[in-house]
Amino acid sequence: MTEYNGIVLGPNQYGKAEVRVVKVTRDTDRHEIEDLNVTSQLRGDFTVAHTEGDNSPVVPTDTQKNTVYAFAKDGVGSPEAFLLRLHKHFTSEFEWVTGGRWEAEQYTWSRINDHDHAFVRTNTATRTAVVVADDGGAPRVISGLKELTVLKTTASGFVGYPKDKYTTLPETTDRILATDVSARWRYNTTDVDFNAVYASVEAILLEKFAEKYSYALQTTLFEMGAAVIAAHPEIDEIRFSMPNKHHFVVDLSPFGLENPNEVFYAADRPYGKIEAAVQREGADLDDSAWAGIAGFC
Ligand SMILES: O=c1[nH]c(=O)c2[nH]c(=O)[nH]c2[nH]1
Repeated sequence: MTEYNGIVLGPNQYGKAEVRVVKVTRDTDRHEIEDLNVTSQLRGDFTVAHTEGDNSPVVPTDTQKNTVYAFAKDGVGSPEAFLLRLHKHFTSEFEWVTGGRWEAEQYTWSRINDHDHAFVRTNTATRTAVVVADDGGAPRVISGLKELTVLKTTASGFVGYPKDKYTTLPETTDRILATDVSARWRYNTTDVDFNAVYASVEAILLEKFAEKYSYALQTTLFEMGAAVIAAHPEIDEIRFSMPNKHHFVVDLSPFGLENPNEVFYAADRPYGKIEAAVQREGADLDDSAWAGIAGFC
């Protein structure tokens, strides 16, 4: 093989991305559906595969995909529990696999008129989950959601900002506030009823968005995050990325019409991009589990 003097392999991981798996539980006539997109990547000592052409440590990505399908046979339960199961399997089955990164999205299906086996893809948030482990250490879990599209028609304003010669934005105490919430929260334990906490976090985010007057999307973001941290001792940090989806009042005066915040132009771009983490003071906020999660600061 080629000699690579003074050049070494850095961090690496590999596996099968976006394994689309749908599990139907059909023990009774009332079927259940779990619909996921799973990525499995292994970490450990794979040096010889990169430097020697020796595949002896390389658990094929095809095998990782098959494992996802085989495990789905037992049911998914929650995306977090499913990923933790994959972590446990790969790190115990192959001694040189000392960690990895497992990721899932879960799509929401609701029953059509409470039907036993007909479903509609509901347009609420997509659920996300990531499990990360390194060097034989304990797995860490980051859960989340994306595309939770919310809007309020008033009780939102934006005033008091600095003005310079480029400022044209008028101050307002009555505007539309609209965003697609992307949020990820990190658990400080794996001993969690993941489905129950997910439902609670989503409900808190919606309630806080609706409840309070918004001085800026930044204020609303912080209130949403603080409420999650306050309600859930098992969560030390929640990160957000939210577009401020501007709605501009259309000038109807050329048509002799008034427009007191009734008719809007919904711009799709540019949009404000507001990102922040809300953290429990004094908590151990190990950052490494967040690596690879795109789109958050
Ligand atoms: O909620 C807002 N935050 C901003 O930072 C901002 N900037 C802006 O032009 N409009 C808004 N609205």
